[in-house]
Amino acid sequence: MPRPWKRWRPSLSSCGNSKDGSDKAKIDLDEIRRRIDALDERIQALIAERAGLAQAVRSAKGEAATPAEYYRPDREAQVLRRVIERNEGPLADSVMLRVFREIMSACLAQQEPLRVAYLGPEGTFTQQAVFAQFGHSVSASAETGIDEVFRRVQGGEVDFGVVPVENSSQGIVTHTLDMFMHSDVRIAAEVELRIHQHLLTRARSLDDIERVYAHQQSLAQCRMWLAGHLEHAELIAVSSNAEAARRVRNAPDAAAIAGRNAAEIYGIPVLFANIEDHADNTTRFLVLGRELLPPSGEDKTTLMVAGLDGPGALFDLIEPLSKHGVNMTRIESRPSRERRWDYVFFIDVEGHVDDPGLKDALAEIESRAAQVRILGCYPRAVVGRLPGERE
Ligand SMILES: O=C(O)C(=O)C[C@]1(C(=O)O)C=C[C@@H](O)C=C1
Repeated sequence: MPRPWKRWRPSLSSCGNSKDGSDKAKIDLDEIRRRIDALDERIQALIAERAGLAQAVRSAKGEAATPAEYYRPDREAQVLRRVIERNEGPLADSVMLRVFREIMSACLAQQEPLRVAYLGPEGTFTQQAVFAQFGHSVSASAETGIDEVFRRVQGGEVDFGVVPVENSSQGIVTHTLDMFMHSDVRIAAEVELRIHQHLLTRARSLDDIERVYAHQQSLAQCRMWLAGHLEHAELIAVSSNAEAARRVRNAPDAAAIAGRNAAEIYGIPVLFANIEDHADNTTRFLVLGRELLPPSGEDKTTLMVAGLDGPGALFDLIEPLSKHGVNMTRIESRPSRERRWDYVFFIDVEGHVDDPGLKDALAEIESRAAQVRILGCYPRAVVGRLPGERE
């Protein structure tokens, strides 16, 4: 349900329109700019004051604080939720969020920027997710594979990692789930991104395009558009959309499907924008860390459960959740690869492990399964999917 937005009007009692002639319009413009300058001065002073307070928070956390203590997605989610609650326009929630996201990012990076590894190369949607979650004041490094991101987080070479986990039309990224079976990393946050696919090419028209490069997932997300517009072209799956863009940057008879930041990085014109078949095409990413976080007030918990045997296995898992009033939002099963027909379950539930209901349900599941791991308790995504948000 869209929120009833309060109408926003500037309080410019002294500023009429230009009915009285151009001199009056000029005076009004000068007056408005003076007021903008005065506001900018106050905003800048307030941002500097905020940065000072963030520095004080950092000192209070102590020299020996770990990345999970100085980067706090739970606290950031609370700050951003309040930004949305307070917003009365005229800027959209997503725009206000972006502004505050960057302020917090800059405040956090005062001493040294966070090191974040992501599934590269540069120009992927995962890089976009990094900036959506951490702002631009991070030191982001592109990795060649999902395993590499897990490895670098686990080994402490970076503070956090970002990998895709599911797409609204293509389903789960199984490789990401499987990595949790062999790693101790935790989930520190989730990011949801609306994915817009564009056709990048130096060709002047669709008729000149003989080949289309893209990641398999992007080809699948644009299947109907491609069938309708580029039926004659050969479709070639490559390791990432950024790689697709790299391949076509000097090839006027080829096109790539990728996001806008790949178009900017590789300097390729967008011939057609938003060619995804489903308008609400969304990808969810996980932020990987090494520690469990305290509650933010609106959290999700991901569990990995292994070693449930027999015909009642799934019931054994779900029954304690329902008995203790815990809402399960997703369940995925993956072959354990240890024994034939043996499965590991990945379960998302609402709430935090500190909540009494979830604590009790977990204790019961633990008594029935050979292995239960809490992969993470993390704030529900704030950036990306906003109910009632104005674009
Ligand atoms: O509240 C904190 O713990 C802070 O470090 C301050 C602050 C902020 O700028 O608001 C900065 C970084 C954290 O990720 C969360 C919040």
